[in-house]
Amino acid sequence: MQHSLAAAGDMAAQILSLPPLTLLGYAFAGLAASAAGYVVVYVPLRFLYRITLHPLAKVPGPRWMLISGYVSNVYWNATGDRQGTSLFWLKRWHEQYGPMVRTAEDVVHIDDIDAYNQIFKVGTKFPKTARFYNHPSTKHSLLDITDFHEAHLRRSALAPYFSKQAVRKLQDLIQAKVSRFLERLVDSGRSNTTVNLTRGFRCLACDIVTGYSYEQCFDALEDPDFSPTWLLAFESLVKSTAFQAVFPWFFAALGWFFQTFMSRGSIRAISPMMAQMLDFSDVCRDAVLRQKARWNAGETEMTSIFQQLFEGDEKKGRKRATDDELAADALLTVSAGMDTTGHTLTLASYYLVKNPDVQARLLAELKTVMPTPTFPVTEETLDQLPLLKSVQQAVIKETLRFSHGVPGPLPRDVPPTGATLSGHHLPAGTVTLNSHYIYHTNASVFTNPMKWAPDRWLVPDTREMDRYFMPFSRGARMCVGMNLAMAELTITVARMVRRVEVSFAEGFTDADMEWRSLFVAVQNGFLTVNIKERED
Ligand code: HEM
Repeated sequence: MQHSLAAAGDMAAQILSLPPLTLLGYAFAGLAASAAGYVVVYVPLRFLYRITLHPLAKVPGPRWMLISGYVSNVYWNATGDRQGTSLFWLKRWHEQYGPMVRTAEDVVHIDDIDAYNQIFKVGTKFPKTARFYNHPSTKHSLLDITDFHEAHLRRSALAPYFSKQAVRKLQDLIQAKVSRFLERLVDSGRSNTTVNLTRGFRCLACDIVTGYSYEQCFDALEDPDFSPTWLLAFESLVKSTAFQAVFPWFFAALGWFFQTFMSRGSIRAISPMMAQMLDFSDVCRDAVLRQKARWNAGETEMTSIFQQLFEGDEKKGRKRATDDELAADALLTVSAGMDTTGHTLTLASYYLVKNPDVQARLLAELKTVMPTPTFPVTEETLDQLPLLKSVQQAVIKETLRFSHGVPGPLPRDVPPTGATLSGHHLPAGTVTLNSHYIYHTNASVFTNPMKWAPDRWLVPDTREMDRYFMPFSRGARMCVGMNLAMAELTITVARMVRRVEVSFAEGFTDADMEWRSLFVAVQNGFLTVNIKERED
């Protein structure tokens, strides 16, 4: 032992006595040999293992995706024109390979409604995948929580404020914001100005959710072009999500560096968009912390969806939320509620203009409950339109099927017991992906699935389609804001169709409405329109 230690010491001394340039040469040669060894020996052997002895070896799929997670993901979904298009490839791969497709060493994508229901049922054992959800921009928020118990505690504190009854109590706020939005549209008609409806709807959804969540409406609807700077920052941030999903550590490190070492002024000089996004996060944070201070001062009459989180609940084992958690949930509710609802309203308007026959039938139906264009209709009245005949309800359902607010894929981990899905045994830790887009466009359930056709819902039996219809997801982690979203969609579509005529602006093309999946659906362009007020 002593002998070999002495020999190693001699060798180290000999190496250190070499001239520095020779040492550097050896170091480079060593690195190059390791890199070559990695590419020529390790990667091929690993690939061979992945397609032969790996527990998922029998799951079919394009084998080139298994060469390297980074190369396939970057090439596949994060760069160039392919960014956000993996869903469309996946649809083709399912046609080729069947209900389960292996897309990476430990990742499978599923197109099997029974498997979906097993993964997304209430009481599921499949948690959210931490490496996908632990994202710098949603850190500390509900969306980020992967532990079931912790998520349940947080959700149960928020959920009462989003129940159907709670949202009904909120109708005055929704109606007031929709009225303001329609006034802006009518004004644009009078002054012959083109409107960016995509952004208009985002502003509307933002004002409703901020007005409700923390009593501080952001007054986005007052921006002359529906383009407040933070909204533009938001749009840029969303576009970077594909890249962020592949290099989360890079964005986490960048965010930490910016926040820790740089003043907001310096960040603004390097990236005005990032500074605006941080400003916006601060506004959300300030709003919720101001409410918390009022609550702590005994002002318990206020309305805040965060009330239960201000206090904690010893009986349930829920701790008082930290300021970071409150700020993160404040930002989450705006971001989750703005883009998804805005996108659905945009597509509803687009398809109604493209399908004047459906719009005429909808208008006729609305006239039965809204005798004048400004008649104050309620959500209750609209919900009571006869289900089998209601064009309004069919339009909203079909647009939700087709708008894919969150198209997928949504990742969930196989629990420690392993699982058998679609005839394959999946070991613990396998990441399962499911995409609403794939279910919503299943050709054996939805005839002519790529056609927007509200009439498909006006048949006596919609049970099979309903089984495949999950715009708000299902189970323990389904959308918290579903009732709020449905109220916004129902009231806005009805009042807008009754009040104004919409036509496409010059320069608008169908290509503007094509979309890619960057967690939320992001369209290539904007819906720009001209407005005319209806006379009767
Ligand atoms: C048409 C509109 C909307 C659609 C299609 C939609 C869809 C969804 C979907 C599919 C999820 C699950 C995401 C996942 O598992 O990763 C989700 C989650 C969520 N949604 Fe919505 N959403 C909409 C509107 C809203 C609104 C208005 C709010 C308002 C607060 C909201 C708040 C949330 C929150 C907080 C979550 C996270 C729930 C959790 O992680 O447990 N959403 N939404």
